Amino acid sequence: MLLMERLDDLLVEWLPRQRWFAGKDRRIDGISVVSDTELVEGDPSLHHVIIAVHQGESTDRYQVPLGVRSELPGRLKYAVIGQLGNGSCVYDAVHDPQLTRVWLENMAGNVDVGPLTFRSITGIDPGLPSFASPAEQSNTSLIYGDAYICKLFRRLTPGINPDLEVSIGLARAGSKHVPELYGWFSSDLGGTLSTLAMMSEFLRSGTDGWQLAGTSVRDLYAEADLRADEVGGDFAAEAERLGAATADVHRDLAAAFGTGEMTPAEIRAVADRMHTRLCETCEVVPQLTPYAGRLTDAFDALAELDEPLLVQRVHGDYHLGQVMRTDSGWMLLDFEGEPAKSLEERRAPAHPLRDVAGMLRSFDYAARHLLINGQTFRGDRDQLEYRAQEWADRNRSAFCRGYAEAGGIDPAAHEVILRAFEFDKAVYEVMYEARNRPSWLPIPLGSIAALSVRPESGYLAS
Ligand SMILES: Nc1ncnc2c1ncn2[C@@H]1O[C@H](COP(=O)(O)OP(=O)(O)O)[C@@H](O)[C@H]1O
Ligand SMILES: O=P(O)(O)O[C@H]1O[C@H](CO)[C@@H](O[C@H]2O[C@H](CO)[C@@H](O)[C@H](O)[C@H]2O)[C@H](O)[C@H]1O
Repeated sequence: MLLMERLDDLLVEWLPRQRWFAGKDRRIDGISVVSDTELVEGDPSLHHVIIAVHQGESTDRYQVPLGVRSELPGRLKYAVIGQLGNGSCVYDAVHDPQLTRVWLENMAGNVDVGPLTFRSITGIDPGLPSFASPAEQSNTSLIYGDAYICKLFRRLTPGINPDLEVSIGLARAGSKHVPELYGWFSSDLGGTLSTLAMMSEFLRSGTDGWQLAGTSVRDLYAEADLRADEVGGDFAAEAERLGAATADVHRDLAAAFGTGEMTPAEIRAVADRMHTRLCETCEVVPQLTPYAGRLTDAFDALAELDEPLLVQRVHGDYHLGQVMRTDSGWMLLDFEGEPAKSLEERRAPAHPLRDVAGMLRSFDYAARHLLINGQTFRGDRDQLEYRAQEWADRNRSAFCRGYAEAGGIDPAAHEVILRAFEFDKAVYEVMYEARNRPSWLPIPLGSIAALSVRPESGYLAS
Protein backbone atom coordinates (compact mmCIF):
# COMPACT_ATOMS: atom_id res chain seq x y z
CA MET A 1 0.00 0.00 0.00
CA LEU A 2 1.49 3.28 -1.16
CA LEU A 3 -0.52 5.71 0.90
CA MET A 4 2.14 7.34 2.95
CA GLU A 5 2.16 10.62 4.72
CA ARG A 6 2.32 13.60 2.35
CA LEU A 7 0.87 11.82 -0.72
CA ASP A 8 -2.48 13.55 -0.37
CA ASP A 9 -0.80 16.94 0.12
CA LEU A 10 1.28 16.35 -2.98
CA LEU A 11 -1.77 15.40 -5.03
CA VAL A 12 -3.74 18.45 -3.83
CA GLU A 13 -0.98 20.59 -5.26
CA TRP A 14 -0.42 18.54 -8.45
CA LEU A 15 -3.98 17.72 -9.59
CA PRO A 16 -5.15 21.25 -10.51
CA ARG A 17 -2.18 21.54 -12.88
CA GLN A 18 -3.30 18.51 -14.89
CA ARG A 19 -5.25 19.16 -18.12
CA TRP A 20 -7.56 16.22 -17.34
CA PHE A 21 -8.50 17.30 -13.82
CA ALA A 22 -12.14 18.39 -14.04
CA GLY A 23 -12.35 20.20 -10.69
CA LYS A 24 -10.00 23.12 -11.39
CA ASP A 25 -12.66 25.69 -10.54
CA ARG A 26 -13.19 24.39 -6.98
CA ARG A 27 -11.04 24.01 -3.89
CA ILE A 28 -9.97 20.44 -3.01
CA ASP A 29 -11.17 19.67 0.53
CA GLY A 30 -9.55 16.27 0.76
CA ILE A 31 -8.32 13.20 -1.08
CA SER A 32 -8.76 9.56 -0.12
CA VAL A 33 -7.37 6.44 -1.73
CA VAL A 34 -10.09 4.14 -3.12
CA SER A 35 -7.73 1.40 -4.27
CA ASP A 36 -4.01 0.87 -4.64
CA THR A 37 -2.81 -2.13 -6.66
CA GLU A 38 0.90 -2.70 -7.01
CA LEU A 39 1.42 -3.73 -10.64
CA VAL A 40 5.22 -3.59 -10.67
CA GLU A 41 7.24 -4.26 -7.54
CA GLY A 42 10.73 -2.95 -6.81
CA ASP A 43 12.51 0.22 -7.81
CA PRO A 44 10.80 1.58 -9.85
CA SER A 45 7.40 0.37 -8.69
CA LEU A 46 4.04 0.98 -10.29
CA HIS A 47 0.99 1.61 -8.13
CA HIS A 48 -2.33 1.62 -9.86
CA VAL A 49 -4.15 4.09 -7.66
CA ILE A 50 -7.75 5.30 -7.77
CA ILE A 51 -8.40 8.33 -5.61
CA ALA A 52 -11.56 10.09 -4.49
CA VAL A 53 -11.28 13.86 -4.63
CA HIS A 54 -13.66 15.67 -2.30
CA GLN A 55 -14.70 19.15 -3.40
CA GLY A 56 -17.61 20.68 -1.52
CA GLU A 57 -20.71 18.56 -2.12
CA SER A 58 -19.11 16.48 -4.86
CA THR A 59 -16.68 13.59 -4.86
CA ASP A 60 -15.06 12.47 -8.09
CA ARG A 61 -12.90 9.44 -8.63
CA TYR A 62 -9.73 9.68 -10.71
CA GLN A 63 -7.27 7.13 -12.02
CA VAL A 64 -3.70 8.13 -11.10
CA PRO A 65 -1.07 5.51 -11.92
CA LEU A 66 1.92 6.41 -9.77
CA GLY A 67 5.54 5.49 -10.24
CA VAL A 68 7.88 5.41 -7.26
CA ARG A 69 11.68 5.52 -7.55
CA SER A 70 14.39 6.06 -4.97
CA GLU A 71 15.96 8.48 -7.45
CA LEU A 72 14.25 10.11 -10.40
CA PRO A 73 16.32 10.16 -13.61
CA GLY A 74 16.53 13.50 -15.48
CA ARG A 75 14.24 12.28 -18.28
CA LEU A 76 11.38 11.85 -15.78
CA LYS A 77 11.85 15.09 -13.86
CA TYR A 78 8.95 16.77 -15.69
CA ALA A 79 6.57 14.06 -14.46
CA VAL A 80 7.43 14.49 -10.78
CA ILE A 81 4.65 14.81 -8.23
CA GLY A 82 6.88 15.11 -5.18
CA GLN A 83 8.81 13.36 -2.47
CA LEU A 84 7.20 10.88 -0.10
CA GLY A 85 7.89 10.78 3.63
CA ASN A 86 10.53 8.03 3.14
CA GLY A 87 12.48 10.17 0.66
CA SER A 88 11.49 8.33 -2.54
CA CYS A 89 10.07 10.19 -5.51
CA VAL A 90 6.52 9.73 -6.70
CA TYR A 91 5.67 10.66 -10.30
CA ASP A 92 3.07 10.32 -13.02
CA ALA A 93 3.72 6.77 -14.23
CA VAL A 94 2.28 7.31 -17.71
CA HIS A 95 5.60 8.94 -18.66
CA ASP A 96 7.73 5.94 -17.72
CA PRO A 97 7.86 3.28 -20.49
CA GLN A 98 9.59 0.90 -18.07
CA LEU A 99 6.29 0.82 -16.13
CA THR A 100 3.63 1.34 -18.81
CA ARG A 101 4.71 -1.80 -20.67
CA VAL A 102 2.96 -3.80 -17.95
CA TRP A 103 -0.51 -2.67 -19.08
CA LEU A 104 0.19 -3.94 -22.60
CA GLU A 105 1.62 -7.23 -21.28
CA ASN A 106 -1.36 -7.70 -18.99
CA MET A 107 -3.91 -7.04 -21.77
CA ALA A 108 -2.04 -9.41 -24.10
CA GLY A 109 -2.10 -12.05 -21.35
CA ASN A 110 -5.77 -11.43 -20.36
CA VAL A 111 -4.71 -11.46 -16.71
CA ASP A 112 -6.42 -10.36 -13.51
CA VAL A 113 -4.37 -8.54 -10.84
CA GLY A 114 -6.24 -7.85 -7.62
CA PRO A 115 -9.39 -5.92 -8.62
CA LEU A 116 -8.03 -5.17 -12.12
CA THR A 117 -9.02 -7.25 -15.14
CA PHE A 118 -7.01 -6.88 -18.35
CA ARG A 119 -8.50 -8.07 -21.65
CA SER A 120 -7.61 -8.14 -25.35
CA ILE A 121 -9.91 -9.21 -28.16
CA THR A 122 -7.25 -9.93 -30.73
CA GLY A 123 -3.60 -11.00 -30.66
CA ILE A 124 -1.48 -8.01 -29.63
CA ASP A 125 2.28 -7.56 -29.46
CA PRO A 126 3.15 -7.23 -25.74
CA GLY A 127 6.66 -5.90 -26.40
CA LEU A 128 6.06 -2.43 -27.88
CA PRO A 129 7.51 0.64 -26.14
CA SER A 130 5.16 3.45 -25.19
CA PHE A 131 5.10 7.21 -24.93
CA ALA A 132 2.39 9.48 -23.58
CA SER A 133 0.54 11.27 -26.36
CA PRO A 134 1.09 15.03 -26.37
CA ALA A 135 -2.47 15.56 -27.70
CA GLU A 136 -4.67 18.15 -26.03
CA GLN A 137 -7.17 15.81 -24.38
CA SER A 138 -9.45 15.15 -21.39
CA ASN A 139 -7.78 11.81 -20.54
CA THR A 140 -4.28 10.43 -21.07
CA SER A 141 -3.35 8.26 -24.03
CA LEU A 142 -0.32 6.05 -24.44
CA ILE A 143 0.95 5.19 -27.87
CA TYR A 144 2.60 1.76 -28.12
CA GLY A 145 5.01 1.56 -31.06
CA ASP A 146 3.00 3.08 -33.85
CA ALA A 147 0.45 0.29 -33.56
CA TYR A 148 -1.83 0.91 -30.58
CA ILE A 149 -3.24 3.81 -28.66
CA CYS A 150 -4.41 3.11 -25.12
CA LYS A 151 -6.62 5.75 -23.51
CA LEU A 152 -6.59 5.82 -19.72
CA PHE A 153 -9.80 7.37 -18.51
CA ARG A 154 -8.90 9.84 -15.80
CA ARG A 155 -12.22 10.74 -14.21
CA LEU A 156 -13.97 7.45 -13.54
CA THR A 157 -17.67 6.65 -13.60
CA PRO A 158 -19.00 3.27 -12.47
CA GLY A 159 -19.96 1.02 -15.37
CA ILE A 160 -18.81 0.52 -18.93
CA ASN A 161 -17.34 3.68 -20.42
CA PRO A 162 -19.54 4.86 -23.34
CA ASP A 163 -16.47 5.15 -25.58
CA LEU A 164 -15.78 1.43 -25.13
CA GLU A 165 -19.46 0.51 -25.36
CA VAL A 166 -19.93 2.40 -28.64
CA SER A 167 -16.67 1.09 -30.10
CA ILE A 168 -17.87 -2.47 -29.47
CA GLY A 169 -21.31 -1.68 -30.97
CA LEU A 170 -19.88 0.00 -34.07
CA ALA A 171 -17.38 -2.81 -34.63
CA ARG A 172 -20.28 -5.27 -34.59
CA ALA A 173 -22.22 -3.06 -37.03
CA GLY A 174 -19.20 -3.20 -39.38
CA SER A 175 -18.52 0.55 -39.30
CA LYS A 176 -15.57 1.59 -41.45
CA HIS A 177 -15.24 4.94 -39.70
CA VAL A 178 -13.91 3.90 -36.27
CA PRO A 179 -10.47 2.50 -35.30
CA GLU A 180 -10.31 -1.21 -34.58
CA LEU A 181 -10.69 -2.03 -30.89
CA TYR A 182 -7.92 -4.22 -29.40
CA GLY A 183 -8.50 -4.39 -25.67
CA TRP A 184 -9.33 -2.70 -22.38
CA PHE A 185 -8.93 -2.96 -18.64
CA SER A 186 -11.46 -2.54 -15.89
CA SER A 187 -11.81 -2.57 -12.14
CA ASP A 188 -14.48 -2.84 -9.52
CA LEU A 189 -15.74 0.61 -8.56
CA GLY A 190 -18.31 0.69 -5.80
CA GLY A 191 -19.47 -2.83 -6.70
CA THR A 192 -19.69 -2.20 -10.48
CA LEU A 193 -17.18 -3.35 -13.07
CA SER A 194 -15.94 -0.09 -14.56
CA THR A 195 -13.76 0.72 -17.55
CA LEU A 196 -10.34 2.15 -16.75
CA ALA A 197 -8.78 2.14 -20.22
CA MET A 198 -9.38 1.05 -23.81
CA MET A 199 -6.86 0.28 -26.51
CA SER A 200 -7.42 0.69 -30.26
CA GLU A 201 -5.59 0.75 -33.53
CA PHE A 202 -3.29 3.79 -33.75
CA LEU A 203 -4.19 5.65 -36.93
CA ARG A 204 -0.64 6.34 -37.98
CA SER A 205 -1.58 7.92 -41.32
CA GLY A 206 -4.11 10.21 -39.69
CA THR A 207 -4.22 13.92 -38.92
CA ASP A 208 -6.96 15.28 -36.76
CA GLY A 209 -9.62 17.53 -38.21
CA TRP A 210 -8.70 20.43 -35.93
CA GLN A 211 -5.15 20.59 -37.33
CA LEU A 212 -6.31 20.24 -40.92
CA ALA A 213 -8.96 22.93 -40.52
CA GLY A 214 -6.43 25.18 -38.74
CA THR A 215 -4.03 24.88 -41.69
CA SER A 216 -6.81 25.87 -44.06
CA VAL A 217 -7.69 28.91 -41.92
CA ARG A 218 -4.02 29.99 -41.74
CA ASP A 219 -3.79 29.75 -45.53
CA LEU A 220 -6.81 31.97 -45.82
CA TYR A 221 -5.52 34.62 -43.43
CA ALA A 222 -2.13 34.63 -45.13
CA GLU A 223 -3.78 35.71 -48.40
CA ALA A 224 -5.10 39.16 -47.68
CA ASP A 225 -7.53 39.43 -50.60
CA LEU A 226 -8.63 35.92 -51.43
CA ARG A 227 -11.87 34.25 -50.42
CA ALA A 228 -12.15 30.84 -48.74
CA ASP A 229 -12.96 29.13 -52.06
CA GLU A 230 -9.95 30.72 -53.80
CA VAL A 231 -7.07 29.68 -51.50
CA GLY A 232 -5.08 26.48 -51.90
CA GLY A 233 -6.03 25.14 -48.50
CA ASP A 234 -9.80 25.24 -49.05
CA PHE A 235 -11.36 22.74 -46.63
CA ALA A 236 -14.89 22.49 -48.08
CA ALA A 237 -14.42 19.19 -49.94
CA GLU A 238 -13.10 17.59 -46.72
CA ALA A 239 -15.93 19.12 -44.71
CA GLU A 240 -18.41 17.58 -47.13
CA ARG A 241 -16.76 14.16 -46.87
CA LEU A 242 -16.77 14.50 -43.09
CA GLY A 243 -20.51 15.20 -43.23
CA ALA A 244 -20.99 12.00 -45.23
CA ALA A 245 -18.87 9.95 -42.78
CA THR A 246 -20.95 11.36 -39.90
CA ALA A 247 -24.17 10.24 -41.57
CA ASP A 248 -22.68 6.75 -42.09
CA VAL A 249 -21.75 6.49 -38.41
CA HIS A 250 -25.20 7.69 -37.33
CA ARG A 251 -26.73 4.96 -39.49
CA ASP A 252 -24.42 2.36 -37.89
CA LEU A 253 -25.18 3.67 -34.39
CA ALA A 254 -28.89 3.32 -35.09
CA ALA A 255 -28.30 -0.25 -36.30
CA ALA A 256 -26.17 -1.13 -33.25
CA PHE A 257 -28.22 0.51 -30.48
CA GLY A 258 -31.68 0.97 -32.04
CA THR A 259 -33.81 4.09 -32.38
CA GLY A 260 -36.64 5.56 -30.34
CA GLU A 261 -39.06 8.45 -30.29
CA MET A 262 -38.94 11.56 -28.16
CA THR A 263 -42.42 12.80 -27.34
CA PRO A 264 -43.31 16.53 -27.38
CA ALA A 265 -43.29 16.44 -23.55
CA GLU A 266 -39.76 15.00 -23.60
CA ILE A 267 -38.70 17.63 -26.14
CA ARG A 268 -39.96 20.31 -23.74
CA ALA A 269 -37.88 18.72 -20.98
CA VAL A 270 -34.79 18.90 -23.24
CA ALA A 271 -35.53 22.59 -23.92
CA ASP A 272 -35.94 23.16 -20.17
CA ARG A 273 -32.51 21.67 -19.52
CA MET A 274 -31.04 23.97 -22.16
CA HIS A 275 -32.63 26.88 -20.39
CA THR A 276 -31.32 25.74 -17.01
CA ARG A 277 -27.81 25.44 -18.43
CA LEU A 278 -28.15 28.95 -19.85
CA CYS A 279 -29.18 30.38 -16.46
CA GLU A 280 -26.35 28.57 -14.65
CA THR A 281 -23.83 29.78 -17.21
CA CYS A 282 -25.04 33.40 -17.06
CA GLU A 283 -24.37 33.33 -13.33
CA VAL A 284 -20.78 32.25 -13.85
CA VAL A 285 -20.16 34.28 -17.04
CA PRO A 286 -22.22 37.49 -16.94
CA GLN A 287 -21.00 38.47 -20.46
CA LEU A 288 -23.48 35.89 -21.75
CA THR A 289 -26.49 37.67 -20.23
CA PRO A 290 -27.11 40.16 -23.09
CA TYR A 291 -27.79 37.20 -25.41
CA ALA A 292 -29.99 35.28 -22.96
CA GLY A 293 -33.22 36.56 -24.54
CA ARG A 294 -32.35 35.37 -28.04
CA LEU A 295 -31.03 32.05 -26.77
CA THR A 296 -34.22 31.54 -24.79
CA ASP A 297 -36.27 32.23 -27.95
CA ALA A 298 -34.37 29.47 -29.75
CA PHE A 299 -34.96 26.99 -26.88
CA ASP A 300 -38.64 27.99 -26.72
CA ALA A 301 -39.01 27.34 -30.44
CA LEU A 302 -37.68 23.82 -29.84
CA ALA A 303 -40.13 23.34 -26.94
CA GLU A 304 -43.01 24.25 -29.22
CA LEU A 305 -42.41 21.38 -31.66
CA ASP A 306 -45.47 19.18 -31.48
CA GLU A 307 -44.24 16.21 -33.53
CA PRO A 308 -42.26 13.38 -31.93
CA LEU A 309 -38.58 13.29 -32.89
CA LEU A 310 -36.58 10.24 -33.87
CA VAL A 311 -33.73 9.71 -31.42
CA GLN A 312 -30.78 7.34 -31.29
CA ARG A 313 -27.34 6.91 -29.77
CA VAL A 314 -25.10 9.75 -30.93
CA HIS A 315 -21.51 10.87 -30.45
CA GLY A 316 -22.44 13.52 -27.89
CA ASP A 317 -19.32 15.73 -27.91
CA TYR A 318 -18.60 16.00 -31.59
CA HIS A 319 -15.94 18.40 -32.82
CA LEU A 320 -12.96 18.59 -35.18
CA GLY A 321 -10.57 17.21 -32.53
CA GLN A 322 -12.66 14.00 -32.46
CA VAL A 323 -12.17 13.09 -36.11
CA MET A 324 -9.10 12.04 -38.06
CA ARG A 325 -8.50 12.11 -41.79
CA THR A 326 -6.61 8.95 -42.72
CA ASP A 327 -5.60 7.47 -46.07
CA SER A 328 -8.90 5.58 -46.04
CA GLY A 329 -11.17 8.51 -45.17
CA TRP A 330 -12.53 10.16 -42.02
CA MET A 331 -12.49 8.24 -38.75
CA LEU A 332 -14.51 9.20 -35.68
CA LEU A 333 -13.08 9.01 -32.15
CA ASP A 334 -14.05 9.46 -28.52
CA PHE A 335 -17.68 8.49 -28.04
CA GLU A 336 -17.58 9.41 -24.36
CA GLY A 337 -20.05 12.31 -24.63
CA GLU A 338 -19.71 15.63 -22.82
CA PRO A 339 -17.35 15.01 -19.89
CA ALA A 340 -19.45 17.16 -17.51
CA LYS A 341 -22.64 15.09 -17.96
CA SER A 342 -23.68 12.07 -15.92
CA LEU A 343 -23.15 8.63 -17.45
CA GLU A 344 -26.90 8.20 -17.81
CA GLU A 345 -27.23 11.45 -19.78
CA ARG A 346 -24.27 10.59 -21.97
CA ARG A 347 -25.76 7.22 -22.91
CA ALA A 348 -29.28 8.52 -23.49
CA PRO A 349 -30.61 8.53 -27.07
CA ALA A 350 -30.60 11.99 -28.62
CA HIS A 351 -31.44 13.65 -31.90
CA PRO A 352 -28.65 13.14 -34.47
CA LEU A 353 -28.59 16.87 -35.28
CA ARG A 354 -27.03 17.35 -31.84
CA ASP A 355 -23.79 16.01 -33.35
CA VAL A 356 -24.22 18.07 -36.50
CA ALA A 357 -24.58 21.17 -34.32
CA GLY A 358 -21.43 20.18 -32.39
CA MET A 359 -19.42 20.05 -35.61
CA LEU A 360 -20.87 23.36 -36.81
CA ARG A 361 -19.61 24.92 -33.59
CA SER A 362 -16.19 23.48 -34.30
CA PHE A 363 -16.02 25.16 -37.73
CA ASP A 364 -16.71 28.45 -35.94
CA TYR A 365 -13.96 27.69 -33.42
CA ALA A 366 -11.46 26.80 -36.16
CA ALA A 367 -12.17 30.08 -37.94
CA ARG A 368 -12.02 32.25 -34.83
CA HIS A 369 -9.28 30.73 -32.69
CA LEU A 370 -6.46 32.42 -34.59
CA LEU A 371 -8.02 35.81 -33.99
CA ILE A 372 -7.73 35.66 -30.21
CA ASN A 373 -4.62 36.12 -28.08
CA GLY A 374 -3.35 39.00 -30.21
CA GLN A 375 -2.32 36.90 -33.22
CA THR A 376 -1.55 39.23 -36.10
CA PHE A 377 -2.46 38.64 -39.71
CA ARG A 378 -2.73 40.92 -42.69
CA GLY A 379 -5.95 42.90 -42.91
CA ASP A 380 -7.84 44.88 -40.33
CA ARG A 381 -9.74 43.25 -37.49
CA ASP A 382 -13.23 43.69 -38.95
CA GLN A 383 -12.14 42.30 -42.27
CA LEU A 384 -10.54 39.27 -40.59
CA GLU A 385 -13.69 38.59 -38.61
CA TYR A 386 -15.74 38.84 -41.78
CA ARG A 387 -13.43 36.36 -43.51
CA ALA A 388 -13.51 34.04 -40.49
CA GLN A 389 -17.29 33.95 -40.72
CA GLU A 390 -17.11 33.35 -44.46
CA TRP A 391 -14.73 30.39 -43.95
CA ALA A 392 -16.94 28.96 -41.21
CA ASP A 393 -20.13 29.35 -43.25
CA ARG A 394 -18.60 27.73 -46.32
CA ASN A 395 -17.50 24.68 -44.33
CA ARG A 396 -20.65 24.51 -42.22
CA SER A 397 -22.74 24.36 -45.41
CA ALA A 398 -20.45 21.80 -47.03
CA PHE A 399 -20.62 19.57 -43.93
CA CYS A 400 -24.43 19.75 -43.85
CA ARG A 401 -24.64 19.03 -47.58
CA GLY A 402 -22.40 15.95 -47.21
CA TYR A 403 -24.45 14.78 -44.23
CA ALA A 404 -27.79 15.10 -46.04
CA GLU A 405 -26.56 13.61 -49.31
CA ALA A 406 -25.25 10.53 -47.48
CA GLY A 407 -28.70 9.88 -46.02
CA GLY A 408 -28.66 11.90 -42.78
CA ILE A 409 -31.58 14.15 -41.81
CA ASP A 410 -31.26 17.34 -43.86
CA PRO A 411 -30.01 19.97 -41.38
CA ALA A 412 -31.25 22.84 -43.58
CA ALA A 413 -34.78 21.48 -43.31
CA HIS A 414 -34.69 21.34 -39.48
CA GLU A 415 -33.31 24.71 -38.50
CA VAL A 416 -35.34 25.08 -35.29
CA ILE A 417 -33.78 21.91 -33.91
CA LEU A 418 -30.32 22.67 -35.24
CA ARG A 419 -30.34 26.23 -33.92
CA ALA A 420 -31.41 25.15 -30.42
CA PHE A 421 -28.70 22.46 -30.32
CA GLU A 422 -26.04 24.81 -31.62
CA PHE A 423 -26.87 27.51 -29.08
CA ASP A 424 -26.99 24.95 -26.28
CA LYS A 425 -23.55 23.68 -27.31
CA ALA A 426 -22.22 27.23 -27.46
CA VAL A 427 -23.54 27.83 -23.93
CA TYR A 428 -21.79 24.63 -22.80
CA GLU A 429 -18.61 25.95 -24.42
CA VAL A 430 -18.90 29.27 -22.59
CA MET A 431 -18.84 27.37 -19.29
CA TYR A 432 -16.15 24.98 -20.54
CA GLU A 433 -13.86 27.83 -21.58
CA ALA A 434 -14.53 29.83 -18.41
CA ARG A 435 -13.42 26.81 -16.39
CA ASN A 436 -10.61 25.50 -18.54
CA ARG A 437 -9.27 28.10 -21.01
CA PRO A 438 -10.52 31.57 -20.06
CA SER A 439 -8.54 33.20 -22.88
CA TRP A 440 -10.71 31.23 -25.37
CA LEU A 441 -13.99 32.53 -23.92
CA PRO A 442 -14.35 35.17 -26.68
CA ILE A 443 -14.76 32.35 -29.22
CA PRO A 444 -18.15 30.96 -28.14
CA LEU A 445 -19.27 34.42 -27.01
CA GLY A 446 -18.38 35.83 -30.45
CA SER A 447 -20.25 33.00 -32.19
CA ILE A 448 -23.32 33.53 -30.04
CA ALA A 449 -23.25 37.26 -30.83
CA ALA A 450 -22.99 36.56 -34.56
CA LEU A 451 -25.44 33.65 -34.79
CA SER A 452 -28.11 35.08 -32.55
CA VAL A 453 -28.82 37.96 -34.97
CA ARG A 454 -29.41 35.60 -37.88
CA PRO A 455 -32.98 34.99 -39.00
CA GLU A 456 -34.58 31.78 -37.76
CA SER A 457 -35.17 30.67 -41.29
CA GLY A 458 -32.05 30.52 -43.47
CA TYR A 459 -29.81 30.81 -40.42
CA LEU A 460 -27.45 28.17 -41.80
CA ALA A 461 -26.99 29.72 -45.19
CA SER A 462 -26.66 33.42 -44.34
N1 LIG B 1 -6.88 5.80 -32.82
C1 LIG B 1 -6.13 6.92 -32.85
N2 LIG B 1 -5.07 7.03 -33.67
C2 LIG B 1 -4.29 8.14 -33.70
N3 LIG B 1 -4.50 9.22 -32.90
C3 LIG B 1 -5.54 9.18 -32.07
C4 LIG B 1 -6.41 8.03 -31.97
N4 LIG B 1 -7.36 8.26 -31.02
C5 LIG B 1 -7.10 9.50 -30.56
N5 LIG B 1 -6.03 10.06 -31.18
C6 LIG B 1 -5.46 11.42 -30.94
O1 LIG B 1 -5.64 11.75 -29.58
C7 LIG B 1 -6.48 12.92 -29.45
C8 LIG B 1 -7.36 12.78 -28.22
O2 LIG B 1 -8.17 11.62 -28.34
P1 LIG B 1 -9.57 11.51 -27.62
O3 LIG B 1 -10.08 10.13 -27.78
O4 LIG B 1 -10.47 12.62 -28.11
O5 LIG B 1 -9.16 11.78 -26.11
P2 LIG B 1 -9.94 12.46 -24.90
O6 LIG B 1 -11.25 11.75 -24.73
O7 LIG B 1 -9.02 12.24 -23.76
O8 LIG B 1 -10.10 13.94 -25.20
C9 LIG B 1 -7.26 13.00 -30.77
O9 LIG B 1 -7.64 14.35 -31.07
C10 LIG B 1 -6.22 12.47 -31.75
O10 LIG B 1 -5.30 13.49 -32.10
O1 LIG C 1 -11.71 16.79 -24.32
P1 LIG C 1 -12.85 16.49 -25.23
O2 LIG C 1 -12.42 16.32 -26.64
O3 LIG C 1 -13.68 15.37 -24.73
O4 LIG C 1 -13.84 17.78 -25.27
C1 LIG C 1 -13.72 18.90 -24.42
O5 LIG C 1 -12.61 19.69 -24.81
C2 LIG C 1 -12.71 20.27 -26.14
C3 LIG C 1 -11.46 21.13 -26.35
O6 LIG C 1 -10.33 20.34 -26.38
C4 LIG C 1 -13.95 21.15 -26.24
O7 LIG C 1 -14.09 21.59 -27.61
C5 LIG C 1 -14.17 22.97 -27.85
O8 LIG C 1 -12.90 23.40 -28.36
C6 LIG C 1 -12.53 22.77 -29.60
C7 LIG C 1 -11.20 23.38 -30.03
O9 LIG C 1 -10.21 23.10 -29.06
C8 LIG C 1 -13.60 23.04 -30.68
O10 LIG C 1 -13.24 22.37 -31.88
C9 LIG C 1 -14.95 22.55 -30.20
O11 LIG C 1 -15.94 22.89 -31.16
C10 LIG C 1 -15.28 23.22 -28.88
O12 LIG C 1 -16.51 22.67 -28.35
C11 LIG C 1 -15.17 20.32 -25.92
O13 LIG C 1 -16.33 21.17 -25.97
C12 LIG C 1 -15.00 19.73 -24.50
O14 LIG C 1 -16.11 18.92 -24.19
